[in-house]
Amino acid sequence: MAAEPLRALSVYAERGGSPVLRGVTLEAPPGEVTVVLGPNGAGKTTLLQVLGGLHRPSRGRVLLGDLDVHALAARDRARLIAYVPAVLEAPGLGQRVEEFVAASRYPLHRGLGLGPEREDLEEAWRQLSRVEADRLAGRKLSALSSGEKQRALLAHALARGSRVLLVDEPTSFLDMRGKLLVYKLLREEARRGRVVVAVTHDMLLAGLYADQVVLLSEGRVVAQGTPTEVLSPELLEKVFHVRVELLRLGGRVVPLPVDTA
Ligand SMILES: Nc1ncnc2c1ncn2[C@@H]1O[C@H](COP(=O)(O)OP(=O)(O)OP(=O)(O)O)[C@@H](O)[C@H]1O
Repeated sequence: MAAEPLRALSVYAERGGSPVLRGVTLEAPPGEVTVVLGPNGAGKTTLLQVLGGLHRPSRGRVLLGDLDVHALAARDRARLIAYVPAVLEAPGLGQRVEEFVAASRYPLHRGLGLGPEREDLEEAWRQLSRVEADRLAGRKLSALSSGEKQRALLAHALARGSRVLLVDEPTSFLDMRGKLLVYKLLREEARRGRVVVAVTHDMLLAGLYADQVVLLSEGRVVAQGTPTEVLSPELLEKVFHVRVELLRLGGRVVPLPVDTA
């Protein structure tokens, strides 16, 4: 897998005519889990969509190596980048779980509209097993709980095996084991040479699993670096308006919110 970073260069973006991203520059290298951390409304989802080529910036560029992500044809982009939305929405809810997961592989080798091939289904089962959701095979997506849908969504993205994996709040509906499992999988994927960017407002998970943290507030990057560099109580209190204490765990810093500031 070519080791090329995903970069945002002075990106500005709007939603409904209002500015949301105000000059974001960041680099997500392959091999690392980059966590974009910020409070509600900071612009995290918008940034992830801009990084994935799904929302066009009003200014600035997004480059994967030297490829301009927004200049790629949709299918080429889908081969390179898997994007996991925060919530699974229609269409697709009538599908069975393994068909949905297998369908993620269609951009790799053919057009949409055909049924899955055996190798696609095998990969689907493999990824469902990694997210501890094997027992969901055969069930309709529409009949799953929120956490089960979230596991299916991640398996869907993993099944593509793309160079870039972008995940939006991948653990918001998961129990604690699920949260830890998902971030461990993201780390595994990064170590295989992928670019992994996860968006979250959960400072604890950022402390436990990020290799790099991009702290986003009101559409601007206020800090970017290792968790030790970025996750300081002062900075977190300023951005999240909660009081934070740092737990030191096996060489990592884990911020614990202890009260409102
Ligand atoms: N379709 C839209 N039309 C108008 N404004 C929007 C739209 N989508 C998002 N916004 C606004 O853009 C801003 C950034 O939203 P975004 O979803 O990127 O933030 P976020 O950091 O992901 O938030 P959260 O943690 O709550 O999911 C918010 O103020 C939001 O209200």
